[in-house]
Amino acid sequence: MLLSKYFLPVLKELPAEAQVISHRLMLRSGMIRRQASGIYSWLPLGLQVLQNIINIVNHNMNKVGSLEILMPCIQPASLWIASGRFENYGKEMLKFQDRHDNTLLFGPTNEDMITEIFKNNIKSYKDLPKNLYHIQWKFRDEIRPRFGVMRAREFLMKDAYSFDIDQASAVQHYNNMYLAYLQTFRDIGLNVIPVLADNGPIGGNLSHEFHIQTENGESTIFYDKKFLNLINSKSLDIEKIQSLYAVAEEKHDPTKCSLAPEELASSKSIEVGHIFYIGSKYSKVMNAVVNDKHGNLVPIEMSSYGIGISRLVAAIIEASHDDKGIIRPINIAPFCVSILNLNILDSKCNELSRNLYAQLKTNNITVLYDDTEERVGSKFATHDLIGSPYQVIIGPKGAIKNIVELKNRKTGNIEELDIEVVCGKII
Ligand SMILES: Nc1ncnc2c1ncn2[C@@H]1O[C@H](COS(=O)(=O)NC(=O)[C@@H](N)CS)[C@@H](O)[C@H]1O
Repeated sequence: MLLSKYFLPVLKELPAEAQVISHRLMLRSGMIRRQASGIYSWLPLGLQVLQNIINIVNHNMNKVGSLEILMPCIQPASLWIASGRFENYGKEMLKFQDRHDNTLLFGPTNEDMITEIFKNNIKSYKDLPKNLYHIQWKFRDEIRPRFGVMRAREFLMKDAYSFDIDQASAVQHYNNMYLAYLQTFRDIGLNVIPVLADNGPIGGNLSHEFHIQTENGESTIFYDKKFLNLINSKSLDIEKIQSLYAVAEEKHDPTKCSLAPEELASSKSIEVGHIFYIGSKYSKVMNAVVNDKHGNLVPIEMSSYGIGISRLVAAIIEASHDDKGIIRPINIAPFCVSILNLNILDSKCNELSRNLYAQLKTNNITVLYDDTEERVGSKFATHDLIGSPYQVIIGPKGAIKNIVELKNRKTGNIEELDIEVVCGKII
């Protein structure tokens, strides 16, 4: 992408309304713009990160056998009346009337809808297990939206739903998804800590939240210090992981925690995913039953699994930034490489920049070529801010000797290289 043809409205000054670093950096780097309280537009740089996260989530959902569907944002109130949640979901639900005075709502979640889809289309245990997911915008009228897209009112969620014939297979399914979540966050480049949590209004009696540790997190988690090397080990042993103490704040009871003070860690954190074993809460009340192998009608066993896709964009920045800006994990970076042509009036700089740009694109490396007439200092600031994992800096002095600088954004390490070897260093 040529920066002269892109849309990257970088801000020089600090946006006043932003209280946390991820919100500040997402505004300054031209990733999002606020349209109303808790409601944002995603500009090209931000949307590309969202898409890269979606690609990783899709890959891992499909790998664990979850099939993608797409349910609507707008839901009929009748569904939520049938599940008994319409009245008690609370003020977070945005309800409205259509022109025929039907009551509709902007879906905050989809258990009721997916249960109806299942109920109307699957009748036999032979069709189980099933796992369906979608990635769709949700609306929750948060009383205090804050921290940019971290706690928004309109936000993007991946929500998956599994269906099994009995509790034993449902818990096995739940554990498969638990592992798929650990792998998903690892592919994104995040170390998450899964903690036992409350099911809350979703329902059920088993639930884990997936947290990343950051000083700006709204949550607090408590866990056994042994957890950290376990969770970062190559092979993920679910029994061992789930046997260690790791709980969300509402579940932490110091009187019941058997860990010695020096064994217990706690930290501020951000919840980026939440999974729930629900059981038959929805299938019973909505009569979603199947014939079991004895020909009896049984309510199916369900679980639901959420990932905050848009929240993740901010959470990753909270976990990976420095005083110059964002440090992108390579798997979700909108551009792997930024080419900084320091003098667009110098023919040698232009020649090397254009050739490298073409070579990187031929090798399917995402690249942003800064071909603007911005001053050198401004180019350095912009590309440190947007956080491409690599910068190739091409200045007149080096260019006449075919020498350029390759900078690693994460380490800050800069090495002088012949232009011929740069592409090989990045692939
Ligand atoms: N207001 C919000 N803004 C941004 N992300 C949010 C917001 N509320 C929740 N999320 C994200 O969405 C994830 C799932 O939300 S949830 O309420 O925990 N779970 C559900 O709604 C279930 N239906 C999962 S299928 C959360 O872990 C969090 O990462």
